[in-house]
Amino acid sequence: MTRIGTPLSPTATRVLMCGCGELGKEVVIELQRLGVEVIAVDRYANAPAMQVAHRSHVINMLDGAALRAVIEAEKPHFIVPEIEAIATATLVELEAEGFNVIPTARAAQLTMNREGIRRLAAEELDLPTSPYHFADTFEDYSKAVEDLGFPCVVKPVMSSSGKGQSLLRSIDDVQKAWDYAQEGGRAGKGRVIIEGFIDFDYEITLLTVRHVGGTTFCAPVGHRQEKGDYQESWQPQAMSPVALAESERVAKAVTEALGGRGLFGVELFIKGDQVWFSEVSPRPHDTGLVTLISQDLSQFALHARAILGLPIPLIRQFGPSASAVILVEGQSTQTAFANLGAALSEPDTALRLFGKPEVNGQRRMGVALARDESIEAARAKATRASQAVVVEL
Ligand SMILES: Nc1ncnc2c1ncn2[C@@H]1O[C@H](COP(=O)(O)OP(=O)(O)OP(=O)(O)O)[C@@H](O)[C@H]1O
Ligand SMILES: NCC(=O)N[C@@H]1O[C@H](COP(=O)([O-])[O-])[C@@H](O)[C@H]1O
Ligand SMILES: [Mg+2]
Repeated sequence: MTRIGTPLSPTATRVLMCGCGELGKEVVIELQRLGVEVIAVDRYANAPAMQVAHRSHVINMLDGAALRAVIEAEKPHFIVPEIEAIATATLVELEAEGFNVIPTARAAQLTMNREGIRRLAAEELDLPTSPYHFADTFEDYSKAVEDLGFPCVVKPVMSSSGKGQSLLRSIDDVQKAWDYAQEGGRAGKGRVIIEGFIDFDYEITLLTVRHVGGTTFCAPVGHRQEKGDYQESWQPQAMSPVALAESERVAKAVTEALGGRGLFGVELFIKGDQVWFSEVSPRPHDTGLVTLISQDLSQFALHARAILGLPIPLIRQFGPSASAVILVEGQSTQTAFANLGAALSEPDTALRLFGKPEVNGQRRMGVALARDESIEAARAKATRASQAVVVEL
C-alpha cells in the first residue's frame, strides 16, 4: 500500500535520520532515489548524510527535549536511528504517541545499551553468547575479571566502533582497561560489560532484512577487526552448512524479538559448527559497506525498501567482493584525497569518500570496494585501492 508523494509538498513522504555518518548518507541517497523527503539530524554540522538530505538540524541527540522538539516540528512519517547514542526513551514515548520508529523504539533502546540486548539474547531468547558480567565499580569489575579469567574483553555498555574496548591478557591490563572504558564510552563514564574471550575461527555479520514479505538473509559478510574497529570486510564468507543454518536461526530469533521493519546487522562468532551471538545493529552495519559493490540491492537500498514497505523479491549477490577502510589520522578541517586515479585503476573497484568535515585523532573517512574471482583477490584489490589513496591533511 505504499504511496510516495512529492518532496517539499503536502503529499511528501518524510524520513528523519537520527545520525548522519557514512551509513546514514547511503540510506539517504537510496531514499532520495525514491523521492522521499529527508531531514537529517546529528550532533555536528555538515555531517555526511546532511550533505545529501533536503535539510538538517544540529542537536544533542542524547537530549530528549531537543530530540522531541525537532521531531514534533518536522512530523516525519518515519524516524530512522543511525547510531546508538540517541535519547531512546524519548523515541519510546514518541512511538506511543503514534510516530513510527525504525525498526521499533524498543529495538533502538535495547541496542543502545549492551546490557539490554545481551540480556534479551542470552537470558530471554537463550541464544549462545560469551559468558559475561556487568559492573559499575572497579571492585565489581575486578571480581568479574577474576571470575571470567584471562583473556577477557571489557567494553563500556554504551559505545561503538571499539571505543573504550580492551582485550585483557593478564593482571597488568586490569587498571588501564578500566580507565580506558571510563573515558571511551560515547555517553560518558559508567557501567561496563566484561565478556569471556571467544576464540573464534572467524566472525561474520549476517545482514538480515525484515520486510513486508518476510525475513531475508544476505550472504554472510566476513570481517577483520582491530581494537574493536572494522578494517576490512568481504562477502560471501565461506561457512559450513551447519554453521550457516545456526547463524540464520540466531539472526531470525533476535530480529524477530526486536520486531519492526528494516535491515539488521547480526554479529556472530563462529568456531567449526558452533555459533555465538555477539551483538546486533537494528540498522545498516559498517562491515556491510561491502554490499555497495557485492549486491544489486545494497544493505542501504534494502533498509530503504523495508522502511517504506516495498517488496524485496530477491537479493542478487555478484560474487567475491571486499571493502577496506580509509582511516585518516591527524588534525584537519580540509582533508583532501589524492592519487585517486591509481586507486581506481583496476577494474571492478569503487570508492566512497564520506565528506566528514573534520578529523581530530583517527577517523574513518572513506572506504575502497572491489570485486574479483576469489575472496583473497577481492580483499587484496580493495586493500590496494585503499592504500593507494593519498591523504593530505
Ligand atoms: N567476547 C569476545 N571474544 C572475542 N572477541 C571479541 C569479543 N567481544 C568483542 N570482540 C572483538 O571485538 C570486536 C568489536 O566488538 P563489539 O562489536 O562488541 O564492539 P563495538 O564497539 O560494538 O563495535 P561496532 O560498533 O563496530 O560493532 C568484535 O567484532 C570482535 O572482533
Ligand atoms: N560501528 C558503528 C558505525 O560505523 N557507525 C557509523 O559511523 C558514524 C560515526 O562516525 P564518526 O565516529 O566518524 O563520527 C555513524 O554515524 C555511522 O554512520
Ligand atoms: Mg560490533
